Amino acid sequence: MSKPMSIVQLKQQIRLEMIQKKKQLPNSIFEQYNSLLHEWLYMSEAWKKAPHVALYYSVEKEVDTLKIIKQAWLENKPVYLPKCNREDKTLTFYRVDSFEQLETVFYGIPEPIPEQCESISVEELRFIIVPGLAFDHAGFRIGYGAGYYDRTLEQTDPAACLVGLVFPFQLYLNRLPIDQHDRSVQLIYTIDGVIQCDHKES
Ligand SMILES: Nc1nc2c(c(=O)[nH]1)N(C=O)[C@@H](CNc1ccc(C(=O)N[C@@H](CCC(=O)O)C(=O)O)cc1)CN2
Ligand SMILES: Nc1ncnc2c1ncn2[C@@H]1O[C@H](COP(=O)(O)OP(=O)(O)OP(=O)(O)O)[C@@H](O)[C@H]1O
Repeated sequence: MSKPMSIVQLKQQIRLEMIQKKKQLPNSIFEQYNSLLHEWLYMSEAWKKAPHVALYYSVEKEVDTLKIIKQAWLENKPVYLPKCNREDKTLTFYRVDSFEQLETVFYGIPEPIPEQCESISVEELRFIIVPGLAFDHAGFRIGYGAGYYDRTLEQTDPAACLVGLVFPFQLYLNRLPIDQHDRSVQLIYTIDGVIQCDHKES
């Protein structure tokens, strides 16, 4: 009999599966999914109430956040984007008012230029869109596996609203394997609506 997979192995398997599925998503469907997700987001109470938005600069076939950034600017909501601190795998968020305040240093992800932006502490963030390759109905997620967001979410205020945006195949029907350090999101936006995640431990 084969040995049961460890959580690390299971997470890695789900990661690879999701990366593959994302790559295979045709552009036309990608655009349709993004439009639906954006509509649900802007219509939601959580978005309307958010005093600002902390998110990430989407690359490749991630749910498009560039349009969300522009929408926030239109609505005069301050936008905060992360810069990776590679030494300790943490994130620092900076207020960004223009794409000209970004530079691509590593990972191919545009990041705020610290000299041109003001930073904000994670404790002050109130509405955070968290990236993920897969989410389950309880709001748990799997990211790229470096722990950047796990470490960040550990420091957020309990009153902060954490949300995820998913394409249909990224919503995992079973419970995802979780570690002690994993923190769940409260809301998941899908192409069909918003899922209110239950936080009951089971
Ligand atoms: N658009 C976007 N921005 C984001 C994230 C994300 O998921 N999406 N992140 C979500 O956390 C953070 C970046 N996370 C990353 C996690 C792992 C690797 C990574 O493994 N990179 C190399 C390894 C090289 C190295 O470690 O130096 C690789 O691809 O092999 C890169 C970025 C912050 N910004
Ligand atoms: N709060 C933390 N303190 C110390 N190490 C952590 C913390 N959170 C995560 N890690 C470490 O980071 C690594 C990645 O964790 P995990 O597999 O949960 O990543 P992930 O959720 O896919 O990644 P990400 O947060 O980058 O999206 C693991 O080695 C884990 O032990």
